[in-house]
Amino acid sequence: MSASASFTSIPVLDFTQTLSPATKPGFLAQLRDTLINVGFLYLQNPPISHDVQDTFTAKGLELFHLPLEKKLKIEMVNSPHFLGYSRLGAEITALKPDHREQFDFATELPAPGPDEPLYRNICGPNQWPDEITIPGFRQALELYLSEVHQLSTTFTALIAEALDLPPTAMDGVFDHPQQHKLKLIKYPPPPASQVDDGIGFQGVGPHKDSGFLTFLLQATPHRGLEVQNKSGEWVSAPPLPNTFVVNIGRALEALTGGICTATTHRVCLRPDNFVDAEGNSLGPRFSFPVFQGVSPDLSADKITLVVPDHIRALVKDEKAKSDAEATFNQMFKTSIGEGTFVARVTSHQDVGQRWYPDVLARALQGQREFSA
Ligand SMILES: O=C(O)CCC(=O)C(=O)O
Ligand SMILES: [Fe+2]
Repeated sequence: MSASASFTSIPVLDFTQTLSPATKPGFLAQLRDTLINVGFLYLQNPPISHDVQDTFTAKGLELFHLPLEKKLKIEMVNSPHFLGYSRLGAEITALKPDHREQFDFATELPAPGPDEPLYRNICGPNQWPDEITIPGFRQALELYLSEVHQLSTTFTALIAEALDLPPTAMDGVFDHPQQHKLKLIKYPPPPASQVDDGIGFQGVGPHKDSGFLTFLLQATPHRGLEVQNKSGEWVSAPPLPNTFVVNIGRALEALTGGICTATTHRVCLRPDNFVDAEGNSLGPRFSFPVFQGVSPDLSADKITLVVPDHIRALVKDEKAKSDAEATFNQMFKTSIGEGTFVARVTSHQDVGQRWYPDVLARALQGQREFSA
C-alpha cells in the first residue's frame, strides 16, 4: 500500500526486510514513499538487543523516582552544555508550558577548548547521577545510546539508498564521534482541574524536531503521541510492540531540499490516555527519544549532497520545496551549530543567564526588534 500525504495511520516498516537481497528493494520502496509523504514511521524489529533496551528502560524509570534534591544536583543550569535535569513545566513549546519533567543526556564528549568557537559548547560532558544512588545507570544509558548510534548509521545509509544515492552519500554531514542527544521524559497524568478543552492537556506542544532523525522509544503503553498529516488532521501514533518511532527532523528536510518531510507532532495528555481498557490507572507516561545530530560545523559551503532529479520530481508540492530551500539557507548560512546554540540559550534562559549572559542579551534584543 502506498502512503499519501493525507495518511490516516503511520506506516510500519520491518527492519528484518533489509537483511535479505530478496526483500530489501520492497523495504526501500516503502521507505521512499514514507520519507516523502509521511515523515514518520514505525521501525519494527529494530537491531537493538532486548537486554540493553530493558535495562536502560528500568534504569530510566528509576532515575525519575529519585528524590527531588538528588535530581536538582544535576539540574541543567549547572551545565554550560545544556545537559541535565529540567523540572516539570520548565520548557515552553508553541507559547505554552509543557507538562513534562526531563533529563537531557548526550554522547559523552569533552568541553570545547578556549580557541574553539563558543557555539561548540552545545557539545560537552554529561551530568551523571551519582553511581551510589543509582548504580549502573551510566553504563546502561551508554550501551543503549551506542546501539541506537549504530542503528542511526545503518538507517542513514538506507535513506540514501531509498533516494537512489550511494549508501555513503550522507557521511559528510556527521562528525566522528557524532553527538546524539538522549532525552528521558516523564509526563504525569494531567491535573484534573485543567483538562479538557477537547484537545487535552499539553504534554508537548505541536513542533517539528530540529535534527536529522529521531528514534523514539515509547516506554509505557499510553496513547498520546499524535502526528499531523498534510491535510491538518491529527493521527494517533500509539506504542506498538518491538518498534521504534522514527521521524525526520528539519536538518534532514533542509539537506534533501524538502524531499524528506519533517512532520509536526505533539503529545496530548487526555485523562483516558492514562487508563487501560479495564479503567485501571497506567501511572505516568514515559518516553525516551534519541535525536541524531549532524556536525555543528556544517555550513552551506561544505554540503555537496544532490538528490537526483527523478526523486525530486516525486514531490508535487512546490511550496514544500521552496520552504525547505529557505530553511536550508537560514540553517546553514553560518554553521548549523551557531543557530542551535542561540536557540538553546533562548529556550533555557536560566542556563543562558548563568553561562552566556551577553549572547542571551543580544538574542533577546534581536527578538524584541523582530517583533517591534
Ligand atoms: O514523548 C513523545 O512521545 C514525543 C516527544 C517529542 O516529540 C520530543 O521531545 O521532541
Ligand atoms: Fe518531537
